[in-house]
Amino acid sequence: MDTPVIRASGLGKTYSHRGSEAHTALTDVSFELGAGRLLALLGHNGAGKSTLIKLVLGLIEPSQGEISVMGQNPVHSRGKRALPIGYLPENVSFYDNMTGFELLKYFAALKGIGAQSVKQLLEEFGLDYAMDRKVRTYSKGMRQRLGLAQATLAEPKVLLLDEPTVGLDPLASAFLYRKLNELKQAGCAVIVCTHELGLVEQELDKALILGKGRVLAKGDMSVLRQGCDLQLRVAFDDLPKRVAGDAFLSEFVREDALVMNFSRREQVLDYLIREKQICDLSVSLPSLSDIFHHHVSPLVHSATCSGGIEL
Ligand SMILES: Nc1ncnc2c1ncn2[C@@H]1O[C@H](COP(=O)(O)OP(=O)(O)OP(=O)(O)O)[C@@H](O)[C@H]1O
Repeated sequence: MDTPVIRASGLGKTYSHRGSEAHTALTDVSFELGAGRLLALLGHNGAGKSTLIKLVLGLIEPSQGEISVMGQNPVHSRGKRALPIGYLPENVSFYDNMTGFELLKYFAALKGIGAQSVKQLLEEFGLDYAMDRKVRTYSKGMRQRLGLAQATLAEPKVLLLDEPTVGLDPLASAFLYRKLNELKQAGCAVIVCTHELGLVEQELDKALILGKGRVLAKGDMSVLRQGCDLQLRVAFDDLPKRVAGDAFLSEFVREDALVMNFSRREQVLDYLIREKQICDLSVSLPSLSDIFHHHVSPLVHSATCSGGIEL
C-alpha cells in the first residue's frame, strides 16, 4: 500500500494559557489520508476541526501523539523547506486595496512563482476579466475563487479548505468541487472542513466526524453506514401484491415501501430480486446528514442537559 500523505496517530491537543484553565480540544485522533483522496472533516461547533487543521499545517504542536505530512513533522517543515500545502481559511481576508492580479502575484513571489503562471491561474479560475479590479470590489464567490487560486498556486500535494462553500451559489460550489477533482487527479490529498453535508457527501472519499474533540466515526460512506446501522427505504412505483403478502417481507412493510436496517439490506434486496423477480425499485440509503445526526445529536443533547457544548 502507498504511504499515506497525512498520518495522524493518537493525536491530542490541550490549550493552556497562563492564568486560565487548560482546555483539551482534541483527544486520541488517528486517521490516514492517501494521495488523490478527499477527507470531509465534520463536527459540531467547537468539536476540534480547526485545531486539527492547524496541527496539519504545523501552526501548533500536538500535546500527545504524532502527525506527519509527506513523512515529515509539519512543525519542523515550516519556513524555507515548507511542505507543498495549500490552505484556504474560513472567511478568507485579503489586502483589499490590491487588484486580483497584484494580490496573486504577491503570494506567487513568496513561493518563487512567476507572473505568467499567475495570469494563467486567474484565467483558469474565471477571474481574468476582473484581474485589474481592486479585491474590495469582488463578490463573495470571486473572493473564494481567488482564495482557492492562492491555495493552489504552488501545485500543492496537500490542500486544506475551511468552509470553502459557505455563501457560494450552487454554480460556484460546483466549480469549486470540479477544481478539487482536478487537483485530486493530480495526486493532491484534500481535507474539506464543512457543515454543508449534502454537498460534500457527493465528493468525499472518507469522512472523519469529531465530537467534543474525539473521533465519533470515520471511513467511507459504506463503512459509516455500517457503523450506525440506520434504516433505509426501498420504494416501488406501486407496492406489488407479491411483496405485501409475503411472509418474509411482511416485517419490513411500511405503507407503500419496505423499511429495514442497513445491515439487512443485502438479504432483503437479494430476496426481492431473486425470489420475487422485482427489479423496479429505488433504494434510499442513509445520508451523511443522517449519519452525522446519529453520532452528534446524543452528544449535543447530553451536553445541553448538562450545559457544556459550544453550539
Ligand atoms: N487558542 C485556543 N486557546 C484555547 N482554547 C481554544 C483555542 N482554540 C480553540 N480552542 C477551543 O478548542 C475547542 C475546539 O475549537 P476548534 O476551533 O478547533 O473547533 P471547531 O470544530 O473548528 O469549531 P467551529 O465549527 O465552531 O469553527 C473549542 O472548545 C475552542 O474554544
